[in-house]
Amino acid sequence: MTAITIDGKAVSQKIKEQVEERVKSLKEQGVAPGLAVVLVGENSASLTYVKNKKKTCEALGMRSDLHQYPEDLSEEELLAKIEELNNDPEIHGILVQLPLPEHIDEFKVILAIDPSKDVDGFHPISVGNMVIGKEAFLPCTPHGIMKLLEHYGIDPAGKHAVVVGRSNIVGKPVGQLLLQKDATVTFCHSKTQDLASYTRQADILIAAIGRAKFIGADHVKPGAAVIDVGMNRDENGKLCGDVDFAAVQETAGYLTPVPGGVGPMTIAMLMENTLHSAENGLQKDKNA
Ligand SMILES: Nc1nc(=O)c2c([nH]1)NC[C@@H]1CN(c3ccc(C(=O)N[C@@H](CCC(=O)O)C(=O)O)cc3)C=[N+]21
Repeated sequence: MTAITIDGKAVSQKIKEQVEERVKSLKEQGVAPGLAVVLVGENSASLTYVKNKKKTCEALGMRSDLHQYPEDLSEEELLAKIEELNNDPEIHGILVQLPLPEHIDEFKVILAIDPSKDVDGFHPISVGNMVIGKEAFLPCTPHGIMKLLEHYGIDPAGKHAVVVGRSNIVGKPVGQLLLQKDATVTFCHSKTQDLASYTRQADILIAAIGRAKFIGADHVKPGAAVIDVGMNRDENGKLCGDVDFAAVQETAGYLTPVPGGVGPMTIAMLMENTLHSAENGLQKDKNA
């Protein structure tokens, strides 16, 4: 049996089409959704992602401003820029591309973003609301993963979901969202002993490790849904995930490719969050 390939590109395309429609209707009501992306430093991967976000925004009729700064930008200057964007009524979403240079305190920067413009869902207010199940901007990658599962009819209820990786931007939040959908969730990480003994129990396996082709067929239960969040380069410099696709394809029931799986969903959910933010703003203006 060969796994069904989960087509993130196709699903993200559908979501983007819906966003485009809603952007049109919002513009007819006099609101043009706007995203500000802040990039500090010359990280070439970051620059690629950021340009991709800008291109997608524009394709959907949204405004996107890229604020690019040299590596030596001070923390104070960055915080001042965020304050300016917080107060800009034309900007509905603020994304500060991570990682930031070492001399800048990432947490301080995230705290400075107005939670009503936190389209990354990284602010502690957003995280808190998400965990208690209140309305919040959901972090884009975890939210994109949930949309993929939903689209393929994979219901987490009662299933064992195993998350490998515990970052604040992927592992922890995707575990929370799976829990909200009634999965039984296990978190694994670099200190987990006998990792395969856990992953082999997973009906839904989320690989967010950051090591090329780390998850092999011996980690996977036959028929499992395997979601690959990795963005690595293999020995030939080619983009690849945390899952050994060719090997796991023979065992899994569903599998996301890299590229074309979770990555495009991340961008689509960012677009949706930005649109939502603009719609929320309009609603507030109407009620004022
Ligand atoms: N504040 C912040 N928010 C983020 O959302 C954020 C961030 N910082 N820092 C870096 C990571 C990484 N990330 C990706 C988004 C899209 C693709 C993507 O579209 N990938 C394509 C391939 C892209 C390629 O070919 O290089 C795919 O998987 O098909 C990948 C990675 C967002 N991130």
